[in-house]
Order: sequence, then C-alpha cells, then structure tokens
Amino acid sequence: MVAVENLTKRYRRVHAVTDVSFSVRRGSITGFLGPNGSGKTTTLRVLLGLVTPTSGRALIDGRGYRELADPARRVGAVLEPVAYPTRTAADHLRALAMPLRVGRRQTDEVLGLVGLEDAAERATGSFSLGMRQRLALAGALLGDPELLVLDEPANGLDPEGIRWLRDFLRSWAAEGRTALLSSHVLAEVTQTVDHVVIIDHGRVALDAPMPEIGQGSVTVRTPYADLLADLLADDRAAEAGAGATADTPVHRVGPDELRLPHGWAERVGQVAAEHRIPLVELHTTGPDLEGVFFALTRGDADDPEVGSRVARPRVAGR
Ligand SMILES: Nc1ncnc2c1ncn2[C@@H]1O[C@H](COP(=O)(O)OP(=O)(O)OP(=O)(O)O)[C@@H](O)[C@H]1O
Repeated sequence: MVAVENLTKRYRRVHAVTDVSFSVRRGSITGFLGPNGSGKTTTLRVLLGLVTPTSGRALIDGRGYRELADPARRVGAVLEPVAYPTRTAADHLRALAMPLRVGRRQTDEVLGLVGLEDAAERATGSFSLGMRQRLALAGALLGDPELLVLDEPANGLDPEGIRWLRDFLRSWAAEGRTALLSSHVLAEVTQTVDHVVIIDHGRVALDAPMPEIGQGSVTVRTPYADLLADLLADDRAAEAGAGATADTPVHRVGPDELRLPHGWAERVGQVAAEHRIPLVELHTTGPDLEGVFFALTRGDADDPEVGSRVARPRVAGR
C-alpha cells in the first residue's frame, strides 16, 4: 500500500534520509523505528506530501499523496499532538470534520473510540500530552481512512494508554486496514507491529517481518557474571577446536547479568553446575527486537534510553 523508493532528503548539509526504500503491505502494522534524529519524521512528511524530496519518492497506492483523490479520507495522519489550547475537543474535531463532509455522529463516534467522550467539552489546553495524542488520533480517524500514518503515537501515553493504543491498532489491522507508525521507544511497538523497518542515520538498517527478528535470547543473572562469561567463552573455544578463536556469543548487559543467543540455557546451566556458580536467574525470552535495534543502531544516538545500554547483543542470524 505504501512504497518508499530510493528516498533522499537533504537540508543544506544535513543528510536527513539517504536512499531509503521500504514498503508497507496492506493490512499490516509496520513499525518505523530509529533513534532520535534518524530520519523518521522526514520520511513520513515526504509520504504525506509535506516535504519535497531531494530525490526518490514515496507513494500510496502507486501515487504521491497530493495526487490521491480525496487524500484526507484515504489517509489519516498524526504528526503532532493537537495544540489549540482554547478549543474544546469536540470543536477541534468539528473544524476538521467540515472539509471532510463528516457529520456530528462521526465526530462523537471517534471521540468515543479514543476514550475522550467525557472530555468532549473541555478546552484542549487542559489536556495532558496523552489526551492530546488521543485527540490527534481521533482527528486522523474522522475520514474513516484505510491507512494511518502516526509519528510517535505513544509519546506521552501512560502504560494504560499504551495498552489501549496497542489494542486499537490490533483491531485496526484485524479489519484489514493498514498502519505505519514511528517510534524510538521499542517496548511500545514490539507487541503491536507485524513488520519492522529500522532506520539509522537516515538509512534503512533492517526491513523484516517480526517473526524473522531473532529467536529470542537467554538471560542469566549471577554475582559471578565475569567468571561465568569467561568459562562460557572457554567452553565455546574448546568446542571450536584447538587454536580456533571463539566468537563468543556471551554479552554482558549489567553488573550481574549476561545475555546469550536462544538455545544456550542448558549449556549455561551445565557450565554453572560444573563450576559451582550460583545462578540467581536463568530464563529464555521471546523475539528480541530490542537486541536487534541496539546492535543495528549501535546505541549512539542522543536518546538516553539508547545511550544507557552497556552492551549490545549481536543480531540474530547476521
Ligand atoms: N526542516 C529541517 N531543516 C534542517 N534539518 C532538518 C529539518 N528537519 C529535520 N532535519 C534534520 O534531519 C535529521 C532527521 O530528522 P527527523 O526529524 O526526520 O528524525 P526523527 O527520526 O524523526 O527524529 P525524532 O525521533 O527526534 O523526531 C535530523 O538531523 C534533523 O535535525
């Protein structure tokens, strides 16, 4: 439904995006992920006809946004939370509804859909960021679009709001509709999206369906993390044969925590038992989008959440 083809956008000396290509399948929820400043918003703005690319193009159903018939009805977009402090939520939606030829019944309906029916007559200036996000989403839903384009939709949402957004997007996809949403906070999207495009420094670093994103990983906690890591590395080297340099899959992710690829739990247990190392925790987790993200983006963006990681697992299968 969406095709971004060799998209490049430069602002004077800033290379915001470089040769970015990816597509969004109809009926899918695609997460467009990357650290702050990686080029997500620029790409979405080109897709919505708000920015002219330096080269390349971004198409919706084979056409540029501005060439679509009735684009505001076919595509619902949220680039920023609503900011008209003196307007009530209902008035804000009615103003958006007019050019779309959408009646009062639908404005009430979308307010209910985003859980703001009780705040309809309140001025948006008194809204929290999360409420303004919900109102912006209500505006995007007004035209009953097939495609939603959402820039950081979970920004400002509390955990309950994030769960609500997740459920909303799942039911959206279940109706066969499509969404492209950007985020720099991985936890928000891991359980929501079925396809992932990771962008880093303006370039696509990964474009893959969720099922292909690694197989998960094994987490080990022990006060003897250094010793266990060394023993596991020796064990791996011994397995590889004399003289071989072992590519150790052990990653230190905290003062007492190690992470290994999926399937290592048994070996870790054996090595720990052989050397009488007490384990506080040993468990296997599911697909490790976070690991993939940190490995690909090297965590060197200005996002404190990204930069605070002490070690980054390898990308599964790479
Ligand atoms: N209008 C502009 N003029 C100059 N530089 C810009 C402009 N818009 C974006 N940039 C630069 O392009 C790069 C990509 O920015 P963009 O906003 O697309 O990233 P992002 O991934 O959406 O980041 P964030 O998560 O912080 O919103 C950044 O270096 C940014 O400073």
